[in-house]
Amino acid sequence: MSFVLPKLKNGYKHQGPVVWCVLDGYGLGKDDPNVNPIIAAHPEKINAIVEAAKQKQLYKTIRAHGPAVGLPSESDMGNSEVGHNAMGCGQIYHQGTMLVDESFSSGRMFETENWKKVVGECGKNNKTLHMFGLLSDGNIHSHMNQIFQLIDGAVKSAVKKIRVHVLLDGRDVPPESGLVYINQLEEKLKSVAASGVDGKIASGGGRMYCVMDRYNSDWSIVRRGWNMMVHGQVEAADITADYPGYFKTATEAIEKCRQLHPDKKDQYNLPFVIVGEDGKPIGKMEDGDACVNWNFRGDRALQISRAFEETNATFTYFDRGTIPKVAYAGLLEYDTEIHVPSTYLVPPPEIHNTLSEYTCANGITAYAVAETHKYGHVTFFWNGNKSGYIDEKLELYECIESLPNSETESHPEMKAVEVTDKLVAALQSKKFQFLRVNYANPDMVGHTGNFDSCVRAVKCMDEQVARLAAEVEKLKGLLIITADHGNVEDKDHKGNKTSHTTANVLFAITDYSYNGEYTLIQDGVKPDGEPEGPGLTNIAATVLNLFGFEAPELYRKSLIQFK
Ligand SMILES: O=C(O)[C@H](O)COP(=O)(O)O
Ligand SMILES: [Mn+2]
Ligand SMILES: [Mn+2]
Repeated sequence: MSFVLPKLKNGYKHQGPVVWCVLDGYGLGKDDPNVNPIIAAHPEKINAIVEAAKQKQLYKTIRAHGPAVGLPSESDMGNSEVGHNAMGCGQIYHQGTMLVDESFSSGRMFETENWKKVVGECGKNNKTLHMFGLLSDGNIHSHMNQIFQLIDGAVKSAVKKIRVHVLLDGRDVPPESGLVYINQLEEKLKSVAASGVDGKIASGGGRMYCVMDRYNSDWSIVRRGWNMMVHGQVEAADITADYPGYFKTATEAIEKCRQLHPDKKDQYNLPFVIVGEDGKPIGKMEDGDACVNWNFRGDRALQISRAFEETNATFTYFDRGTIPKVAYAGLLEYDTEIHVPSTYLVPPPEIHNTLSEYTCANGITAYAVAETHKYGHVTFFWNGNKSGYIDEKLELYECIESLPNSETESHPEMKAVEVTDKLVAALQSKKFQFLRVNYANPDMVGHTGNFDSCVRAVKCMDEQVARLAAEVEKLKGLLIITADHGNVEDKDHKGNKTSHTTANVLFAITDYSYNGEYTLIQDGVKPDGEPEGPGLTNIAATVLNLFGFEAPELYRKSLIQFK
């Protein structure tokens, strides 16, 4: 397949670098400073950019949630994975959660060799099936309905003992909703007891403290989760006279943690291990057991998958102790390039014809930068869930090391200044025609739910955008400001709003060598054959036009109209 594109017939080509700036989680919300930290922060530079773009008809609001990014319905909020997939590939794919649902409803899941090998064998050999993942219906990393269908499938496959290791959410769902999901899960486990299945919660903890690290940011999170799920151990550092770490029920553990640490909330809940009457853990993993990770999204499922699958020759991140021989499967393949995990139950979306493949094939030099928390977003997700370069000769990806998660609320500026420094240096080097950046702040700070921190994050974004715009202007370049989904624009003053939203996002072009050659399609005009109106997937074709190329047929339409 050739990725070489024809040139635009009118001969247009933007001179100077094109910078695509993603303000992660910066949605368009209410015009009310009491509920919208963006309005409260009053970001002058961003507002001025938007105003100027509107004047020139170089501004649009675009969709970043639901079917526009391959999610089942309008009520599905956007997220970084689907948003960056969409921006980076210019097409709409059925995303992981939809593929999993389709696999359940068709029954295909239970016919696969991998299901038989992992769950079927476990049932046949009378071993324990362990299951773990994010316990919520946020539908970003996982969904309760899918967990329940996995349990039903296991029962049909003659599994007689199930041990569930739960990661409390509070990030994609309300901050202290964990017990709602625990109750639902316990009801479900009770219901299968009628089929002679012994199903129990065996351990748990908050997702941001146990298991779900990403981009190698902090392996101690994975280690804590490994010890609690695999060895039935709570680490000594998490045990105090008040918090023993070992409990009779999950509810008791969570309530205890909340009482002692009201600031921690679900996402940071301390680890706990459930013990029986004899005081021993009820769900340690043993040789011959099976283990299914029910998360469908890859970023925060990769490291724990590596812990289950790799030998000591390559796995050097922590001492795993005696590793039980467990048959491990992910719900999806989490990294389609390095093929982790080796066993999975549903094939992931096969994202092809990515924007990077086109830019590289057409000789466009490219640069990507973000801090650790979002590094994989502008590389791995951007390139269709593949790690690594498309063409090392033409591309450079840089990562700025993030502060620990726990410091996001108190340091909402995070590493934004350093990210801009790198980007400015890349611009000044004049080596790159196409530069992309993700600023983590509006999203990561948005997830803390802290209104004042959110306001500071937005102010910081404004300063960085101002710096960036000044540099792009010097080079007569073009700056695109957009976002991958909403988050920071909808908060309250009690910290009760920590999740993403279904908001639309901004799309603003500032072209410092603009001579009125083009505008964006008018409001109310829908790209041909796309009745739902423009979304994140329409940007890729737009950028290819700016570089002077016709966009490929299979892409969603460009938003540019030439005069
Ligand atoms: O993983 C997370 O931090 C949240 O569940 C989703 O946030 P993201 O989609 O912005 O990464
Ligand atoms: Mn995001
Ligand atoms: Mn987020």
